[in-house]
Amino acid sequence: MPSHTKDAAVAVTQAASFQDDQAQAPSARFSDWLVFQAGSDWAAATEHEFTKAIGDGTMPAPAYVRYLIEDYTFITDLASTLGYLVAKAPTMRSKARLSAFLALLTSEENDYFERSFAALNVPETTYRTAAQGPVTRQFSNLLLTSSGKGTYAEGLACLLCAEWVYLTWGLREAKKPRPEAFYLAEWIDLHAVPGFESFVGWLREEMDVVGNALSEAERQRVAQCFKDMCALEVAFFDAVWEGS
Ligand SMILES: Cc1ncc(CN)c(N)n1
Repeated sequence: MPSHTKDAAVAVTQAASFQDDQAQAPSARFSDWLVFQAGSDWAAATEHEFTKAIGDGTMPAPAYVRYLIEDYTFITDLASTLGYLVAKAPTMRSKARLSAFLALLTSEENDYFERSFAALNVPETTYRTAAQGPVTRQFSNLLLTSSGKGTYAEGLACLLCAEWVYLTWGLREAKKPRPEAFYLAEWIDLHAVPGFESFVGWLREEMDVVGNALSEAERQRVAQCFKDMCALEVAFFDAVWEGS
């Protein structure tokens, strides 16, 4: 087994190509290779202080308000990204998985945001008209460009990174007793329920299949999308946590 599949989070050296990985271990997964290529940003995103404060219930309300306002604009762009991916997905099964997630994002998750804004006294005009901060703008640019103008594989890599980071911290924080504030407790549950775990499992399988069929040059482009998303997840948490 290549060493990075044992501990992708602490990888410090540049991996060889995915082809080299497969030569060493035919069962090597393209999705694991993407995590390895993201280097230290993977652990920085999944273990960010902000995510631990959600689970500990120590989240300051102003930081969470900043987060929700920015994240509402992010998930709006994520919904558009899913639209592009549904259009580009090669099979009915893939289109069905992606559109089911799009339906969840625009119903259950949208409802979560609206109830949380109400509880935190954020007026509707504020969150509906909020201008994106610089990090969220970069996120949008990457998401919409890679899924809209790029290939299915590039857009899928962005979506996989975003959802896998959230599943990773969500499952960890779900082991703690839930915080009292419903908006913290529900945000953990949304990212730790079996349905979400199954969706991220499917995204990984899809990425593995698609990645296996790519040329080495295309794999490098996909790895760059995944890595850039990972770095932006860290910058996003930093910005809302520090209020910068
Ligand atoms: C920035 C960000 N990344 C990922 C997710 C999980 N959908 C999210 N809500 N926000």
